[in-house]
Amino acid sequence: MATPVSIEVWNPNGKYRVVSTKPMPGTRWIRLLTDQDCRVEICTQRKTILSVDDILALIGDKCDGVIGQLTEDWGEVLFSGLSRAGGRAFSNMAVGYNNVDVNAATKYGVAVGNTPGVLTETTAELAASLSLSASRRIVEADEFMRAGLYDGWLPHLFVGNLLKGQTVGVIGAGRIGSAYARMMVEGFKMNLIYYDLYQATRLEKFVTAYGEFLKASGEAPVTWRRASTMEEVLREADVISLHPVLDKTTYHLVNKERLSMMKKEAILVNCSRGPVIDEAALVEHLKENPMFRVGLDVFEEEPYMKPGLADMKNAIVVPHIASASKWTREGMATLAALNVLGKIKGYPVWSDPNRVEPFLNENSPPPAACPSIVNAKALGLTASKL
Ligand SMILES: NC(=O)c1ccc[n+]([C@@H]2O[C@H](COP(=O)([O-])OP(=O)(O)OC[C@H]3O[C@@H](n4cnc5c(N)ncnc54)[C@H](O)[C@@H]3O)[C@@H](O)[C@H]2O)c1
Ligand SMILES: O=C(O)[C@H](O)CO
Repeated sequence: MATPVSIEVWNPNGKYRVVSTKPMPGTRWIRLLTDQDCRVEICTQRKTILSVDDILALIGDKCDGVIGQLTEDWGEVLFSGLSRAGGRAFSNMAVGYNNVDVNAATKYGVAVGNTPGVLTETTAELAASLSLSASRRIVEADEFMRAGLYDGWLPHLFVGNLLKGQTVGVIGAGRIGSAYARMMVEGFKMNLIYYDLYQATRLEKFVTAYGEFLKASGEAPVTWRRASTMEEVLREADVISLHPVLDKTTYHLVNKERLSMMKKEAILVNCSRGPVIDEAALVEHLKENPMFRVGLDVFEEEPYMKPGLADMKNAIVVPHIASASKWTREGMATLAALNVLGKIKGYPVWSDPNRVEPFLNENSPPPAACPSIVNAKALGLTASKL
């Protein structure tokens, strides 16, 4: 059993004990908690992924709330441990919460917070960056240059794909998927095809209006289409970006059979969760189709990559950094802290988790509400009237 040893303590005499399993960016989140009578304990142990035992040791005998990370396994054991310690508040410092057993949390009366909205544009920007890097082979070209292999301009050197006029496909057109779609449509004049369980009405209106603007300016208008199956997107799009939640319905959504439906020169981007793609099948597909390219921020068994992936020139791989802008990470820390604080204080739940700006304004106190609690209904928590 590994026991965390190094802890940083803020406001030691605070009434409520709040534990953060990791140091988080910025200091506002600490101040917001200590100003409200919380003793904040931050685990500073040099171990990237804490085990369930590590976290149980952190929770101890008395703990009012925990801020945790997406790398941790928040299930029955941890929620019963937190509940025994008197805690009823937990927040992931992430919008995705596939690492959390929400039913177990609800069973023990623990509220589960997440951090939507503050990372939408940042994550979409990384998906756009991977799309561009893959289409213009930027990483390969950079390696070539640094290796001293460039000996002059050549007509065939690192020829890639033009995005303008091609079709971008989005699977999961929620907050991030829609933001990415807007960037690619507006920035590169791509046509859109998307698949989601729900209609992305605002996105459709945006593309329609932009298409009309282009037409009025004498340019070819952009178009959109909501596909009735995911396969339509895979067959038709030139660049496909995955943005669904990870659950039973999206596990291995992109598998061997579906990869084979995609265009030979297509680009696939994943900034959602690794298991949405069957990564072993992807490695085989990359080997057999050298013109097919991928940009991956997430992996099936993080922090590992499936054998062979790191050797593929047609793959760009980055270490789960899609939300890694300073503003966003500080905002995520703030939202996670306020979820925990709000539950401890008995505040109501914010009515619209997509409109979190009032919590992020450094110049005014945040609303007395929990920004986003995913099991609010199941726990019968009151909604804020603010
Ligand atoms: N790589 C990163 O650092 C990073 C950063 C932020 C979010 N994420 C991931 O992105 C996910 C999406 O975040 P969001 O804020 O856009 O969430 P969201 O809830 O706004 O969007 C998710 C969309 O997926 C759709 N969906 C669900 N099941 C589907 C299915 N079977 N087929 C197609 N669509 C389906 C939903 O209807 C919804 O529109 C998060 O859950 C998280 O896992 C990753
Ligand atoms: O779900 C999330 O928020 C990401 O994976 C980390 O930003």
